[in-house]
Amino acid sequence: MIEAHGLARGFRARGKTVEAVRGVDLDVAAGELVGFLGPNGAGKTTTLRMLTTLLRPTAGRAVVAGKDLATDPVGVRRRIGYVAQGGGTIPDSRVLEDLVMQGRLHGLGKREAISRARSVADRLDLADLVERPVKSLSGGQRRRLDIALGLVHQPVLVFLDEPTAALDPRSRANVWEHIRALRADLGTTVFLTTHYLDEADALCDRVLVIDNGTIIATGSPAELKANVSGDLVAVGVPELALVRTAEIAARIAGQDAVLAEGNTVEFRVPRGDLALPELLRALDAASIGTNSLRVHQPTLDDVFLTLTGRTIRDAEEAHVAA
Ligand SMILES: Nc1ncnc2c1ncn2[C@@H]1O[C@H](COP(=O)(O)OP(=O)(O)OP(=O)(O)O)[C@@H](O)[C@H]1O
Repeated sequence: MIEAHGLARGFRARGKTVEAVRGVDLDVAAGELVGFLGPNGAGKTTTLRMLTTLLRPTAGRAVVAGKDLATDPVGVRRRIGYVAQGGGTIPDSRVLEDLVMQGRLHGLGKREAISRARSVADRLDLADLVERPVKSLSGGQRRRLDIALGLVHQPVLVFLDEPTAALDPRSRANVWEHIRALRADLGTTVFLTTHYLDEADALCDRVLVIDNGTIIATGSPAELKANVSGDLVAVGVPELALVRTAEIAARIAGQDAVLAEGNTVEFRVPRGDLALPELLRALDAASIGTNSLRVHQPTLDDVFLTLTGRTIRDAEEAHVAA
């Protein structure tokens, strides 16, 4: 559904060139729900704007929804939906009016546009709000309208740029439900950008992690977490038993570093739940009693930290300061 090779884009700003995207390869299959995860300024929106024909790549090529980006941008536009950050609704119009107008912009006849508008409003839980002025909608309702606007022409592939930015947790969960339903009911391929780790984790089949304009990892959230970080096991023991415990832990953890400090020994293993029985048996055999035992399963932030040496939040703060 998306096949991109070496997509790149630079911008001239204040006499300098910013390489926003530096050679991105993408391969998204039909029906996938893929998340493009990275800190602010990583190059997510720029990539999305290239894939949706709004921005010309400086280098690279892509086939999107079966059409070549460079030679058939109109063909690409017909087949895709794009929901930008901030959305494209007109505040003084009414919800239905807005949806109908969008359908008309896509070349639908009046009756067809009204029928599609009603059906997409229904799908996004906006049926009771169709006569409301857009400006009276809450943040979550407004985001659902933005998504509905991107779906009126029934695209096979929809791009969502930060679909839940600035929403409260309940509205975010609600938007997630609608995105899941899109794929489940209609088979729509969804490609979304996010800098929310929990969003990528909860929603996406596959995550592409982007930093500084380059994709640094790809896989399902579970694969990324298992391959990159592993589980962190922390065992609390009497201080006198610390060295012995660290030796036992080193046998279980293999090559990985074991940290022994104060009353706690920490080490990483691919699966904490599988390592625990072995650890407990070995400690028991050495007559070492445990005071506490904790297994921390990695988050996508641990993945980002392992790959880049900084958290997503640190990367965003550095970007703002630059
Ligand atoms: N029109 C432009 N002119 C100059 N620089 C730009 C332009 N658009 C983007 N950039 C720069 O390119 C880099 C990537 O920006 P982009 O908006 O793609 O990041 P992003 O990952 O989408 O961030 P966010 O999460 O904040 O939307 C940033 O350093 C940004 O400042």
